[in-house]
Amino acid sequence: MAVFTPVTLDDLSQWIKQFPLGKALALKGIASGIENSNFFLTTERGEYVLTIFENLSFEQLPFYVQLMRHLAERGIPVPAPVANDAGELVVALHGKPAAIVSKLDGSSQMDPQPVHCAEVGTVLARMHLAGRDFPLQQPNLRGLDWWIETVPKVLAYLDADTAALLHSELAFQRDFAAGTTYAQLERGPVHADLFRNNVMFVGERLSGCFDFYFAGCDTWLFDLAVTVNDWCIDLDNGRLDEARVLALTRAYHAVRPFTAADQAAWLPMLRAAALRFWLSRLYDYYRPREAEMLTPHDPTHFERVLRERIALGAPDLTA
Ligand SMILES: Nc1ncnc2c1ncn2[C@@H]1O[C@H](COP(=O)(O)OP(=O)(O)OP(=O)(O)O)[C@@H](O)[C@H]1O
Ligand SMILES: N[C@@H](CCO)C(=O)O
Repeated sequence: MAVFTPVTLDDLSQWIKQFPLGKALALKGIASGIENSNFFLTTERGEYVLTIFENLSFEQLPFYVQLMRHLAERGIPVPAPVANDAGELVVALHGKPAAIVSKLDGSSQMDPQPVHCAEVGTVLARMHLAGRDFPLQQPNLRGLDWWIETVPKVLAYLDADTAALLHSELAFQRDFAAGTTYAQLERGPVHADLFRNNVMFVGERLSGCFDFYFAGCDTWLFDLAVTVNDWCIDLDNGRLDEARVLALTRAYHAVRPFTAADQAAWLPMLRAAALRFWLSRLYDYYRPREAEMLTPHDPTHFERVLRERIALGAPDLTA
């Protein structure tokens, strides 16, 4: 169950009048999702998704919804937010921030093949290029500063060997981020959570990317590493599948060619992406928020991914 704030059609009958969408005809809560309350909304103008933000404030939301609008206007397949008559994209509903966005066609591809990974690589590179002239700035709120702040909060729950790995990886990432290779990486707005469950496919065609609520400004290569660490990994052992890695990275490279710095930073960034999700999952597992209603994701998966990368390295980016 993932509707934290119940809404009825009746509640919407007046509220919807501020949008150019006609009358609300049907509303259906969406069961998946752990961050927000989501509904499929049918209006006289078509199909939309209504989201009520449970954890993000009015001040935090412009970056995400404006980024979605910016990308949608440039032809990237992402949900397009609908503005109300006052031009606002985020409007209060039951006292919480809410937004209406276009509904994407398709469904998630949870068993991706190289053909799907190539689609993801192409769209991710197009998204990075399309974000270059996005004017708003917000750091990746799950980046290095958050890791430094969060590692001490989870260490006490871990055995000595696991705590040592977390410590040493954080030290490695701090050093790497302070170095010249890292400084040369291109950066801009990135999705930062482009997992299988945040992408829609119609057959073998990618029809949309959604869930931009971990987006922020970071290196493009970190975003690619987050994506590869989910799309190109065997979930039972954490190993990279070479055919999928090649399909995704070659397709990305064809749109946004890799630099020498990207090649030098690839393994550290794959490790950084594994650390980021290992740490957030540890945090959610050991320090659950009060409102959390669903079972947290398994942290040990990304610990395995990190150990694999440290032990085995990574395939060459332009092989
Ligand atoms: N624009 C959209 N078009 C079509 N379906 C959507 C759209 N946005 C969300 N959904 C559907 O709603 C579900 C939940 O959305 P989403 O993943 O954004 O929620 P969330 O609460 O942020 O969850 P989580 O952080 O766990 O991924 C998705 O799995 C998808 O099926
Ligand atoms: N993709 C994240 C969940 C937050 O969207 C994870 O798998 O831990």
